[in-house]
Amino acid sequence: MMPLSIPHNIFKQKLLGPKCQIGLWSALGSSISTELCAAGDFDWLLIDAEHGVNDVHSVLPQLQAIAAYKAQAVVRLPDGDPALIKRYLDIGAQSLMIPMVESADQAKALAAAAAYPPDGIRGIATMTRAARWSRMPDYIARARDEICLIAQIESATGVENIDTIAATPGIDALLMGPADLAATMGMPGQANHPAIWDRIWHCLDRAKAAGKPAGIFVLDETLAQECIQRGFAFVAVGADAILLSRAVDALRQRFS
Ligand SMILES: O=C(O)C(=O)C[C@H](O)[C@@H](O)CO
Repeated sequence: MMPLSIPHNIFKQKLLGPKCQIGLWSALGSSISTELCAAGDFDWLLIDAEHGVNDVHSVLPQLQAIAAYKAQAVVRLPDGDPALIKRYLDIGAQSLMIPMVESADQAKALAAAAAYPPDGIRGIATMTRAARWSRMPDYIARARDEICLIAQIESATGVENIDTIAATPGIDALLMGPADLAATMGMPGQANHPAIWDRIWHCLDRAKAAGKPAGIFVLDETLAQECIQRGFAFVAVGADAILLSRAVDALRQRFS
C-alpha cells in the first residue's frame, strides 16, 4: 500500500491571498448540520468548541464530515491549554483558533503547544487520525507546516499588545472579536459601536504591518463587505444557529 502524505492546509495557504476566504460559524455541535453547512460552498467553517456543546468527541465527526467538501475546518478551542491543543491536533484539526490572547508570552506558549520538540512541547503520537494511524511517514516532519494557529485579539489588553502577539513566530493569523472586545472596554453588547470598530480597524492595520492575515466574524452584511474591502483575509459572515433560528421564526410569522 502507498504511504499517505499529510493533507496540505489549503486554508492556511489561501490566507496569503489574494481572495478573502468567506466562512461560516458552526456552533450546533452536530456532524449533520456541519455537513449541511460544508456542502454550502463556504471556504471555511469555524467549529466552535469554546462556546456551546462541542468537545473533542463531537468535533471529530464534524471534521470527518467536512473532509468530503471544499470547506476547510477551523476549530476554536475553549482556551490555550496545551493538552487540549495536542488532542485537537491529534484528531486531525489542522487550523486552531485560541480565544482571548492578550500577551506575547501567551502567544509564545500557544506556538510551543502546536509544535513538536525542539521547537515546542507537543507530545508525539502517530497512532492518531492526524497521522492516519501511522500511515503518514512525513507527519512528524511536516505537521507544523500544515498547521494554522490563529490567536484571537478580543480584549483591550490584547489590542494594546497586538504588535508583540502578531510578531510571535508560530502565530499564523489573528482574528478580532468585537463582542468580547466591547465587553472588556466596558461596553458589553455593543459590538457594533464605532469605538469598538475604531479598535478593530487599528488591529487590522497592525496585523497587516506584521504580515499576518486578519480575520473576523461579522453578522452585519454591510460591515462584512467593508471588512472584505479593507483587507481582512478571512471573514465569517453567518452562523448555523442564527440562520436556523431566524428562518424558523420568519416561517412561523408568515402563518401567524
Ligand atoms: O468576541 C467576539 O466577537 C468573538 O469571539 C467572535 C464571535 O462573536 C463569536 O464569539 C460568537 O460566538
